[in-house]
Amino acid sequence: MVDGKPLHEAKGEVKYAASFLEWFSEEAKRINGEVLPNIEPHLRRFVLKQPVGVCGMITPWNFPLAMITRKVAPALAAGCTTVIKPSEETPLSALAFAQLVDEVQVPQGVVNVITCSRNNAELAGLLLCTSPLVRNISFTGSTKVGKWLLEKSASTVKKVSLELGGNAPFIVFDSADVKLAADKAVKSRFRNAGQTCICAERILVQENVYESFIDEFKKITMALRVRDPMSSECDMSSLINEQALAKVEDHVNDALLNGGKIVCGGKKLSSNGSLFYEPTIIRDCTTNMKCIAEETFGPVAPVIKFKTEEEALLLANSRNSGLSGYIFTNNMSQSWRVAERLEVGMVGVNESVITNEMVPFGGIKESGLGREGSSHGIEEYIELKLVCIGALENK
Ligand SMILES: NC(=O)c1ccc[n+]([C@@H]2O[C@H](COP(=O)([O-])OP(=O)(O)OC[C@H]3O[C@@H](n4cnc5c(N)ncnc54)[C@H](O)[C@@H]3O)[C@@H](O)[C@H]2O)c1
Ligand SMILES: O=CCCC(=O)O
Repeated sequence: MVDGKPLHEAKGEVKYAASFLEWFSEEAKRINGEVLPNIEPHLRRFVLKQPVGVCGMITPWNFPLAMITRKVAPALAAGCTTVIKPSEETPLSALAFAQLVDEVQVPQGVVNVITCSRNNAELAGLLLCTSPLVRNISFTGSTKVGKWLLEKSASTVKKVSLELGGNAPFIVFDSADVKLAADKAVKSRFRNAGQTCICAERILVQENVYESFIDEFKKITMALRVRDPMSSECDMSSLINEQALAKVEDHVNDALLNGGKIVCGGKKLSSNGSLFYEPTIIRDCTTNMKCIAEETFGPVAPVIKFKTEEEALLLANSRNSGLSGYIFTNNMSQSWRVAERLEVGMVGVNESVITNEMVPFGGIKESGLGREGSSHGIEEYIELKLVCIGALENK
């Protein structure tokens, strides 16, 4: 038995990664400048869109290819060059990408990859942030490291894009289709063994559907096949490393000490390999628990009961993070009201699989700065320049 992402999810990620290259190669044709209205006869004003320059890119292990192409593709489309520092956990995906870049004859020096150990990551980050040659830092990873990079980039006043941690609320209202909500909760929470930044991290359920939702959620969760990632029958596999496993165990133990009750799972799967943890649901959770207050980033779904819409919004918006949020309701007014009031960058209504290359991906509050993907993703790599032409003769 090996550890790793399920093979079918990894293949899906390769397609996802390629979709950014295709999308931004098309967007490159639409980087239009502007001609401003002519209000003074002797003057003309234009806005040029120019590449920012060299871009430093630091990426995580959970989507080791797609998080690279979501940055590199718009940067190249805008005319920038790139230096990529991939995660020490997954350098080979970055090197495979570099090999493909060579094969398609991207000019030497346009896409560069530097690998290093975790011990040297800080030094690599510091060099990228403080070098006056680098004009943009684009980071995807934890909020703690993102804040550090933002601070270091201040010395050279760089453009900084940050895609940081989330703690997504997944809200099930009384009017929801409970079976649909449970199915989407499983798809979101246990994707990549819970190691996805937009995973449902906190499941908030209104009191009248609390028991029926938990029954459905348990049924679908228990049917997940936790197997060897190379098997075509694998729905969920392992965590990334020992620290990730220790964090999951700590969050589960803390929830149980504070009154949470295990619905299913709750243990390391020793027979399956060292980094496997059972898909776990914990009910009767409260806001003082670590699994609610922090991003667990593992296969643990804490469920909280709420009474009113106002209470759900207070709970959902109580964290400093604001990446994604999900609402399950059949009340159209409620879906608009809550979508507008959720403090996040992305909302799914009766849906939890919300991303592709066409959508603006990103968070608010401490979940980040800027957007990736979509027609907006290219803006991080472009500078606007005003050109004003004077002394024109009007005959
Ligand atoms: N918002 C998003 O788009 C998004 C996407 C994926 C992951 N994430 C977040 O990423 C986190 C998981 O990824 P991770 O564990 O790889 O995050 P991490 O912050 O530990 O590491 C991310 C990258 O930063 C590097 N790094 C670590 N310390 C550094 C330093 N001091 N200077 C420069 N580089 C440094 C690492 O080597 C790695 O390449 C989660 O919090 C998750 O929510 C966010
Ligand atoms: O973990 C972050 C990426 C997830 C996604 O793009 O759907």
